[in-house]
Order: sequence, then C-alpha cells, then structure tokens
Amino acid sequence: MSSPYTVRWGILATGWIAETFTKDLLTNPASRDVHDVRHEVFAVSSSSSKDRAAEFIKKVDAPSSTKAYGSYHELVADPDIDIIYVATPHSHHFQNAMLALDAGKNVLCEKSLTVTAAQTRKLIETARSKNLFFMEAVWTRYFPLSIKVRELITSGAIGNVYRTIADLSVGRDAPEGKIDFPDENRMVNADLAGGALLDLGIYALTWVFQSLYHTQPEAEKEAPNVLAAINKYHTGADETTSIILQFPKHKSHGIALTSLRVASEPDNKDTAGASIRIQGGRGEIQVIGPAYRPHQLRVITKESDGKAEVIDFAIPKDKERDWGHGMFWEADEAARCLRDGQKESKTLPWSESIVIMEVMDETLKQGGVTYPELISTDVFDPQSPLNTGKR
Ligand SMILES: NC(=O)C1=CN([C@@H]2O[C@H](COP(=O)(O)OP(=O)(O)OC[C@H]3O[C@@H](n4cnc5c(N)ncnc54)[C@H](OP(=O)(O)O)[C@@H]3O)[C@@H](O)[C@H]2O)C=CC1
Ligand SMILES: O=C1OC[C@@H](O)[C@H](O)[C@H]1O
Repeated sequence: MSSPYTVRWGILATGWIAETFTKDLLTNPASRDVHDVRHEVFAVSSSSSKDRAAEFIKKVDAPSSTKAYGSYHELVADPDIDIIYVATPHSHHFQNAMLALDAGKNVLCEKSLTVTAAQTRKLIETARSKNLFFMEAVWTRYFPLSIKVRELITSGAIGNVYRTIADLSVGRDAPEGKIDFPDENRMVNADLAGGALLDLGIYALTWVFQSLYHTQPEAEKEAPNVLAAINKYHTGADETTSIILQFPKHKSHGIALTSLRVASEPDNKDTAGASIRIQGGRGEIQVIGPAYRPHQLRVITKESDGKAEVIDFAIPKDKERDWGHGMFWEADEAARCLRDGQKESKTLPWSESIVIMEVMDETLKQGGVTYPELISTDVFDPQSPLNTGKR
C-alpha cells in the first residue's frame, strides 16, 4: 500500500473551534478507517500573541516542532504550509481568507463562510484566478450520515423529495428579554456578525440544500425563492429567524428554522424527535441529534408499515488521544482535493456556497438586519484590523 498523502496545516486563530478542529487533525486517521491521507499541524497563529499560539500548541498536545506565530501575516507567509484553516468569527472570514489566498495559500474557512454573498463571490474569484483550493468548512456535509442521506435520496428510497423541515435552535432565553450570552459574545455581537442565522441557521440551510438542491442533477439545480421572518435582538443581530425556500421547478419547499430563544432539543436526549425531516412521496428520512452533529437516521417508507429503519452513526474516537469530534472528515476531504488537484469540493461546490450565501443575504435583507461596513465590505485590505488583530 502506498504511503498516505500528508497535508501540512496552518491554524489561523486559537479559539474554541480552532482547538476542536486541531485535536481532530491530530487523531490517527486509522481510528476512522482512513489510510490514504494524513494531517500535520505545522503552525498555529494568534493575533493576540505568540505566547497564546504556543499555549494552544501545548493544550492540544501537538508536536513540539509545531511553529507558533504571533500574527496571521506571518502564518500565511510560511512557505511550508499547504493549507490554512480560518477559525476566526464570521466577521473576519472574508479578510482573513483573502489574506491567505493573496499569499498563495489554499484555504478551509469556517462557517458561515462570509457576512455577505458578495464577499463569498470575491473569495471564489480569487481562488479561481490563483488556482487555489478553497472550501467552506460545513463539517456536517462530510459525515458518513450525510453521505447516506444523499444516497437514500438519489436512489429514490423515499420517492420524490417535496419538503425538508430543518431546525437548529439553542434555547438561551433569559429573564427580562435578554439572551443568555453577554452582548460582546460573537453569538449576538453585530460587530462580529453575530445572530442565529449566520451561526446556526447555516446548518438548517445545509439540510435543506443537501436534500433539495445538491441531490439534483447539475443542469436542474435552481436557486430558490425566499420568504423570511426575523426577530431582532437589542444588539441588532437576529435572535429568531424562519425561512421558507421554494424551489419552483421541483415543486419542493424547504423550511429552515433557527433561534437563540427556543431549543430544537430541549433536553439533548432526542425526546423532541427529529430536528430534520426530509419528506418524500414514498416516505421520509428523520435525522436525529443536533443539525450540526447528528447521530441517527430513521427511515420510514410507505412499505415499512409504520416501522422505522434505524441507522446509528457513532463518531469514531482515537483511543490513544481519547478524542474524536467529527471534524476530521472535512479535513480528509480537503486533503484528498489537494492530493488530486481539485480546487473545490464536489460535496460543497463553490456554486452552492454562493447560492446559500445569497439566501442568507436575502433573509437578512427581508428582516432588516445590517452589519457594519468594516465587516461587510468586499474590498480586501491586508492592513484591516480584522487581519492585524488590532481590537
Ligand atoms: N464547525 C463548528 O462546529 C463550529 C464552527 N464555529 C465557527 O468558528 C468560528 C469561530 O468560532 P469560535 O471558535 O467559537 O470563536 P472564539 O471566540 O472561541 O474564537 C475566535 C478566535 O478568533 C480570533 N479573533 C480575532 N479577532 C477576534 C475578535 N475581534 N474577537 C474574537 N475573536 C477574535 C481569536 O484568536 P486569536 O486571538 O488567537 O487570533 C479567537 O480566539 C465562527 O465563525 C463560528 O461560526 C464555531 C463553533 C463550532
Ligand atoms: O457551528 C456551530 O455548531 C455548534 C454550535 O454550538 C456553535 O454555536 C456553532 O458555531
């Protein structure tokens, strides 16, 4: 057997998801039965300080040879890095991803990809013109569970799919009209592109798009009509957002729901039932667990006499590290694309990221949510405070 293709990662930012993703990179691929690619955490950068990057390297138990940088500029200039993982708040994604692409680096960028569709289009134009790989890090798409759902749909297991209802809501209602996040927190802070839609609604939309758009033959893919309702929080960010997406040619509807007030899973014990229901003419697929990290499918068809076929999908753990979150599958996808010279992932092509961002743009427009110019401009500025870390 040939040796696995190795990818050297540069981690841009040192927050919560950077830590989770990097720990996944450090797991042994064999623990998820992957043998063709492997990952090296080559360098980590923090806009706060070099010490913070060094602490991060220790915390995730990366090799002591991992480089620590005290700025994003230094990271993207490192000639030995194959790909940059952008793990800053959404407000920063456009400038940070542009910084990396401009330096000639491939990029995996956290969700939501950008604040506006124009920013997404600019990033994709840049990646295309520089012949670089670029991918939105919606990790759920790469789960074996998601692959199975797409197979079930395309094989006709539930007939023609006419409707998908998808909810990701986290239930952080607090007394006196408050939401249980400090106003400065990225979840509700408009300066950091906070709000339910960009942070959580992207997953509800992911399920609508996986089931009603992605599974269509290329020539038949259509951008949906959008009807949205938004309740705004006092910070200006959206706290509850509901979207109806109509795909007219296919006579299908997607209902994407998200809220910081109510919870899709009030007790995290699956008692609320499916947070995603994909409904076809001959049956439905129910997806159990949070929309970003589901763990079970229930397939109910007209022929099954009301009995669900239950399929469980455990997230494999590396026993030596006692870790496995599920983000490694998207990293494996990025690695295979780099190995094969593909500039975009077939599982989440650039065109689809653009249509999804356009739906989010339209939703925010209908709800009257706007974000500051600094974070919504599509003009790249290497010296933007979003790139230099000046806060
Ligand atoms: N895929 C998934 O499951 C998840 C994805 N996410 C996405 O990841 C991104 C980051 O989220 P998360 O890790 O929770 O956020 P954190 O606040 O925990 O971390 C963000 C990091 O970005 C850097 N940063 C740079 N400028 C700022 C600023 N002005 N304010 C705050 N941080 C700044 C900091 O790193 P430094 O100081 O080192 O530069 C900070 O640690 C978001 O886009 C979010 O949507 C989040 C959670 C789960
Ligand atoms: O991407 C995410 O998934 C998990 C959520 O808890 C988090 O807020 C969000 O950013």
